[in-house]
Amino acid sequence: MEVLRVAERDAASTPASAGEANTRERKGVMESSIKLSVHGLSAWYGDRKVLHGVSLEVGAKAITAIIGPSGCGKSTLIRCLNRMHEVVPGARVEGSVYVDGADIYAPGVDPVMVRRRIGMVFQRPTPFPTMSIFDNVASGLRLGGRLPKPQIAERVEQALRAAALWDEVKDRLNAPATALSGGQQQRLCIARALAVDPDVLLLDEPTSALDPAATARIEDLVTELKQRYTIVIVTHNMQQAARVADRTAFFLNGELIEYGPTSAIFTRPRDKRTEDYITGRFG
Ligand SMILES: Nc1ncnc2c1ncn2[C@@H]1O[C@H](COP(=O)(O)OP(=O)(O)OP(=O)(O)O)[C@@H](O)[C@H]1O
Repeated sequence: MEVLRVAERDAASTPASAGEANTRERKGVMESSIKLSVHGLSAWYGDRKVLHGVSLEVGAKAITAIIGPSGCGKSTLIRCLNRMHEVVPGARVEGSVYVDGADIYAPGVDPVMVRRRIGMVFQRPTPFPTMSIFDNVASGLRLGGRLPKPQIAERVEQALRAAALWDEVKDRLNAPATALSGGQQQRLCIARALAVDPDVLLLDEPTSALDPAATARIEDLVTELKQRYTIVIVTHNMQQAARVADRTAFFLNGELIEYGPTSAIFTRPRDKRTEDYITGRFG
C-alpha cells in the first residue's frame, strides 16, 4: 500500500502530465517519439525459454522502468536490448529490436557497435580495478579510435560532470577507481558509459548495492540525464520506479503483463496480476 501512496503522491504532483499521458495512450499515441521498438522478442538460455514474444516501445528522452519479481526476465530483456544476451554460451534471441528504426539484430550489424550506442550499467559497480579514475572513463574512447589526448581529457571531464562526479574526483583523477565509495564507483560506471556518447543507457538495478543517500544521488542523476538520453532501468524497488520513471513495464514469467504511464500502473493497474504485485501480494 505504501507503494500506492507514493505513486499517488507522485501522480498528484503531476496531474496534468499523468492525465494527458493516459488520454494519449488510450488513443494509441505515445507521449514522446519512439527510440526503441521491441517486436516479438523471445530469449533462451540453452533449451530454456525465458522471454516469450515481448513487444514494447520505449520513448526517446524518457525513463522506462522494468519491474517484476525475481527471475521474471528483467535483466535478460535489457541484455537483449544491446546484444549482451548472446555473449552467454548457448543463449539465443528471436525477434527484433529497432533503434531509431534500424534492427540491431539485422544480418551484418556489429554487436560491438551496438553496445557502444547502447550503454549499460550493472547491478554492482564494475570499474576496471587496475585502472585510475581517468583511465576508467577514457577506456571506451581509446578502444573506439584515435582521439588526440586533449580531446580524450575533455570528453572524460564532460562525462564525469554529466555523471555528477567531477567535483568529487577532479583533484585525484589518477587515483585508483577502487578508492572510490560504492556510490561514486557506480557514478564512475555511468560516466564510463556516457563517455562514448551513447544513444541509450540501460541500467540494471543500479542502486541495489547502494545506501539510501547514494541511491538518491543516482536517482537525481538519472532524472537529469533523461534530458539527453533514453534510459531503461530495471528495478526491484517500486518506489524508485514511481519516483523516476515516465513509463513502467511489469513482467511476470518472461511475459510483458502491463505497460503504461508509471502513475497509471501504480494507481490504476488494469491487470489483476500487476495489482497483486505492486500491492505486495507476491514477489
Ligand atoms: N546465465 C544464465 N544461464 C541460465 N539461465 C539463466 C541465466 N541468467 C538467467 N537465467 C534464468 O533466466 C530467467 C530470467 O532471469 P533474469 O536474470 O533475466 O531475471 P530477473 O527478473 O532479472 O531476476 P532478478 O530480479 O532476480 O535479477 C531466470 O529463470 C534465470 O534463472
